[in-house]
Amino acid sequence: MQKEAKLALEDGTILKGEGFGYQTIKTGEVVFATGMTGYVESLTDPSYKGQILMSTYPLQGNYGVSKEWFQSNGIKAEGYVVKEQNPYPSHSHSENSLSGFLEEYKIPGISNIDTRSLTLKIRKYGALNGALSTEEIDDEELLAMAQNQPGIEYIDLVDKVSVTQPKILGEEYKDRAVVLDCGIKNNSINALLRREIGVVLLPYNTSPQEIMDYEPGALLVSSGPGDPSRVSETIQTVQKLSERLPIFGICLGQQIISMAFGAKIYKMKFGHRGINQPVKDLKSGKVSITSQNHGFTIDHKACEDLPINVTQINLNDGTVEGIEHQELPISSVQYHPEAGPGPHDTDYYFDNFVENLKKY
Ligand SMILES: NC(=O)CC[C@H](N)C(=O)O
Repeated sequence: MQKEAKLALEDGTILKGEGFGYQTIKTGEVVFATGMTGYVESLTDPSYKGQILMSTYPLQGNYGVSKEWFQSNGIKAEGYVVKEQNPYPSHSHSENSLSGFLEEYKIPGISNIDTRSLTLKIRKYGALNGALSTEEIDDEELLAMAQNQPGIEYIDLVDKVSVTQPKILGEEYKDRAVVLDCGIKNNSINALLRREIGVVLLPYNTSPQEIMDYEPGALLVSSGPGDPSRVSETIQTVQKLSERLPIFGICLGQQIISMAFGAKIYKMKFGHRGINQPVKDLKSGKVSITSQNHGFTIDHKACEDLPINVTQINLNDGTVEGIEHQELPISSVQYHPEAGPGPHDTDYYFDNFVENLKKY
């Protein structure tokens, strides 16, 4: 028999369900993702640090858990909310159940939640802070935890997921990129290694000089959690290196790069999280289906007098999905070309990166 679990939301809602995973209490911004699959990749994506993830698709856990699908060294989301979790997974590579996986990384899960109605609430009122408990706790106490936590824009999260020491991968390759690690996903690193590009993974706050000391052919600013305004050092580093290296960015990386050129960022009502977000490239007219996970975005209107052009937009809501510098070899995307989870339509982004790196 499962133990009762509760999810309290800052607006006063308390939802009761069944606990799975680890017995503990965690707080975070409650966000929804629409992917039918990909829970291992999403839960281990460092961009979910500080957030309680909820799946809109009602049944998760069917194919279990394999380390092959991890995007970092463990679960980074603060909790997981589902309608139903399958305790009896079936997959030839599976090493664990969803519940066992959450237990291993000390993360609480709650099932039997009407995730579709909670999604409608979030779509109406915006992402809400929440507290998830798989322990015994009074409703009032849990509610106070949901209400007393600061909004995600007031928390430093990148320092909790970035490497603290340089890490070199693919040393045997002659070409090398520096990646500023704000919370990179394994698939992004693998996309470069697959193209025979060595990767120097550096902490997000590495100085421009130290980056140049590695003699990279290009710089990639990674995806990562939280509000880009919290990583002003990284924004300044991009400013300082903009005329010295080709610079590419993914998701948080795009927000950081655009801020380096004066763009404004705002928090979206409930963000884009899913694996079927349509993105149109404004030059070619081509539409790609993309993997996304972000809650902040670039203010398109405020880009007009800046030295950057908007190159891609989201076809659902018209928000900015890609930018490039008007003169320098600098470009970025808001979505995840590395996929994991999601479609590989935009894998070509890494080919552009390598082409620029080799030219430099
Ligand atoms: N995946 C990401 O890099 C997310 C970027 C940023 N934390 C956001 O929510 O917008």
